[in-house]
Amino acid sequence: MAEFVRLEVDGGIGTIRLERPPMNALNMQVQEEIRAAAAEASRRDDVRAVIVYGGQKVFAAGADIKEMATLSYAEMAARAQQLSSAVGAVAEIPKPTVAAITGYALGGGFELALCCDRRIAGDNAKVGQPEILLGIIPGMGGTQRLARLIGPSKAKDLIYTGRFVAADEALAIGMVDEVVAPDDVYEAAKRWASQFAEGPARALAAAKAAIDGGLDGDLASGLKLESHLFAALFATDDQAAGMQSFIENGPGKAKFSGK
Ligand SMILES: CCCCCCCCCCCCC[C@H](O)CC(=O)SCCNC(=O)CCNC(=O)[C@H](O)C(C)(C)COP(=O)(O)OP(=O)(O)OC[C@H]1O[C@@H](n2cnc3c(N)ncnc32)[C@H](O)[C@@H]1OP(=O)(O)O
Repeated sequence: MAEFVRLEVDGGIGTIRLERPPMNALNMQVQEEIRAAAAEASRRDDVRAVIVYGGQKVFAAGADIKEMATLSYAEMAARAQQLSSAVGAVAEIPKPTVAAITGYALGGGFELALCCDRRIAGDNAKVGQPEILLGIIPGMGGTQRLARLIGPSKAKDLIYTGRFVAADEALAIGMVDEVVAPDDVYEAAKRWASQFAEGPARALAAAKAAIDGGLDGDLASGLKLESHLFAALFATDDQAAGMQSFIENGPGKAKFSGK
């Protein structure tokens, strides 16, 4: 039974809810529970979009520094290849995902948010990768995902300095996609996610796979991946239903089964 992370499902939306007061520090147990919740969200057909949420006060203040301080080089090196895989499981969810950021999203906390397709923050949120202030660097994918999101120059500024970024600057440089009143963060995430709750699940998964899968290759391989995924959708019920609905009823009237 998970102690700090649960998946709450309602109306086609799965919320991965972190609750480890006071700052949702991501110790090893929390990281493993995130991995399990992400796997469940991926598996369940009644989950068509996912919100990652830390509650009204804080998203997550990073990996648990008190736990990390006890670890030796040997222990950390033995797990080096797995460090980013727990939060990375969120990036592997084949459904639209959104981080609902309240308060702080720092270090591993922002690295968790980087694993989502979208980031919505309260206007009092503060985000960043302050690992350098601890004598380390981001170790849950932040050096890779942040540089791909905002460009290597801005990523270097934030990772070299470890500075916290206020919501307005985070929006301006692309760390977050939307800024709302703190009390509206979760509702804004639900508004975004609910667009997909009755969408063509197989096509949404294909779109995510094509975009994410094409990011690191050359154009030719990305186009090949896209073509493969595009063609495969012509074996789905939703493609038949979507096109038949257009012919019979005009645009935007299709009802999708997700199959
Ligand atoms: C067996 C082998 C296992 C090997 C594998 C192990 C895997 C683990 C590592 C995986 C890789 C991690 C990679 C990641 O990139 C690294 C990080 O995330 S490093 C952490 C980055 N985050 C930070 O540096 C933020 C630290 N916190 C702060 O700066 C401040 O707390 C704050 C968030 C600005 C809030 O400040 P305040 O409002 O003043 O509140 P307090 O500071 O008093 O905090 C309240 C309370 O919470 C505790 N706390 C806060 N953040 C953390 C944290 N990250 N870890 C642990 N505890 C935290 C703080 O100590 C206070 O506790 P209290 O004093 O009340 O007991």
